[in-house]
Amino acid sequence: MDKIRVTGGVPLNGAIHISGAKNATLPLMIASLLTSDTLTLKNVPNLADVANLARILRNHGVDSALDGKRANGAPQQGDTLHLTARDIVDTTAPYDMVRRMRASFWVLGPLLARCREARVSLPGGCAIGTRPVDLHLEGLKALGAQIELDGGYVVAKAPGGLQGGRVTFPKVSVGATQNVLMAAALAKGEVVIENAAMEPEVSDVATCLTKMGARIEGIGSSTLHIQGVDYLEGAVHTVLPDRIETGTYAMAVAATGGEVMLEGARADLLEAPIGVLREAGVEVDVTNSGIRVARNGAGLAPVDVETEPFPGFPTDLQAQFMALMCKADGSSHIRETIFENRFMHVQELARLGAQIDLEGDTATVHGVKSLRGAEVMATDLRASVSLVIAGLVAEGDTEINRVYHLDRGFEELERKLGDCGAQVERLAA
Ligand SMILES: CC(=O)N[C@H]1[C@@H](OP(=O)(O)OP(=O)(O)OC[C@H]2O[C@@H](n3ccc(=O)[nH]c3=O)[C@H](O)[C@@H]2O)O[C@H](CO)[C@@H](O)[C@@H]1O
Ligand SMILES: C=C(OP(=O)(O)O)C(=O)O
Repeated sequence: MDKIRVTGGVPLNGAIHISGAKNATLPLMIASLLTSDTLTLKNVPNLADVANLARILRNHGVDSALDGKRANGAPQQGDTLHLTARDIVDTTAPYDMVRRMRASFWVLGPLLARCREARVSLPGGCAIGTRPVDLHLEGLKALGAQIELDGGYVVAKAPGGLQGGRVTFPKVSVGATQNVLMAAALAKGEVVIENAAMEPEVSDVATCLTKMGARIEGIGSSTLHIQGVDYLEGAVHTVLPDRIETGTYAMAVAATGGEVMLEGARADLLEAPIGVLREAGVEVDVTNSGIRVARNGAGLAPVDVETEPFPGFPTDLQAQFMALMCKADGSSHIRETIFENRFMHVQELARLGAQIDLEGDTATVHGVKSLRGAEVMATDLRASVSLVIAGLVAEGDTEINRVYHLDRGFEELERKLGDCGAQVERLAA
């Protein structure tokens, strides 16, 4: 298995182009199941999750074709992906495919809407909590689906097609909102989703669905009204920039010092993290071309943070922020309210000399003068990149094992950081 070696102590200076968002690309790819026409997605990142989902969709009958230099083997940012599900040839999503990635479970709603049946394995994804799927299932049941669990599979049927209905989520769920929204686009009648997730990736999917002919009102709000239509058409849609990648590099620059332009980043997707970085004493300027992040000489103030659904501080930036706070001048409290087991990076950061006390859902991070490089293990996607950030500020070498987690969600991480002067090297197994 590949490792990444980070040699710390170098400030970051330069520019980083922000890729298309993984967590929008995946459901957008799945939306291709809803039409027999071609759905064209632009600004698609080159990630293991994207390749893996293309394989899963192929199994259902979705042809995918990649435009651009990468189609000829050379890497290029922002590929164009054409997805065509002329006929659905298989309505089963098998365990061996779905276990690798949480988002692949979102095929359930679209398959059910188009084929009136689906058999989808219970999902995998980052091991950050129990991550049940009850909200997805209850939502689809409210649209008339009959659902059973059989040998680790969700078996869903809607012999007369999905119907209108009201779905009131007891808790905000990004995935359940996307799953039910895609299914609702082809239901008979009106579907109302209350307490919908307002994450920008949900709005991106809703916007793409409207381009395909769906009738959706309330995009960006917590109540979505969907008038089901008989069929959806193809469309061309550009994936929005990755706010988690943006926040990650912003925190890396804040940690190492220096000045980096995050090209193509959108500040409106990151108001809470930008506010927190400014409170910590980091310069963040929003320009027409992106976000400029700088810290030159100033210390880092400790800031308390609580993760929340959008527009609050995202759980997907919690680990990276913790790595940053390890270098703050004082103690900060970080409370994780979304996932019950998303602190696995704590013990790995401790190997580098971080001082973090964990009690229940709150970590108290005591800033230290310096971190020292060590061998560490990536435990999940965002935890892995928090170790990269810590490695960038640590003295000496940090070797990160199990980098396949990083490859799921960060496009060309070594090159992007390397272009800004960081010493980050992949060691092939
Ligand atoms: C591929 C993708 O987009 N992944 C993101 C998505 O994951 P995902 O969509 O899986 O996360 P959810 O928003 O569904 O999870 C939020 C909370 O709801 C709970 N829950 C969820 C569904 C359900 O049926 N029952 C239930 O109890 C979860 O365990 C969690 O405690 O949103 C998370 C929260 O912003 C992010 O961390 C993930 O990066
Ligand atoms: C948790 C994440 O991914 P997944 O939901 O696919 O596990 C993530 O993107 O941070």
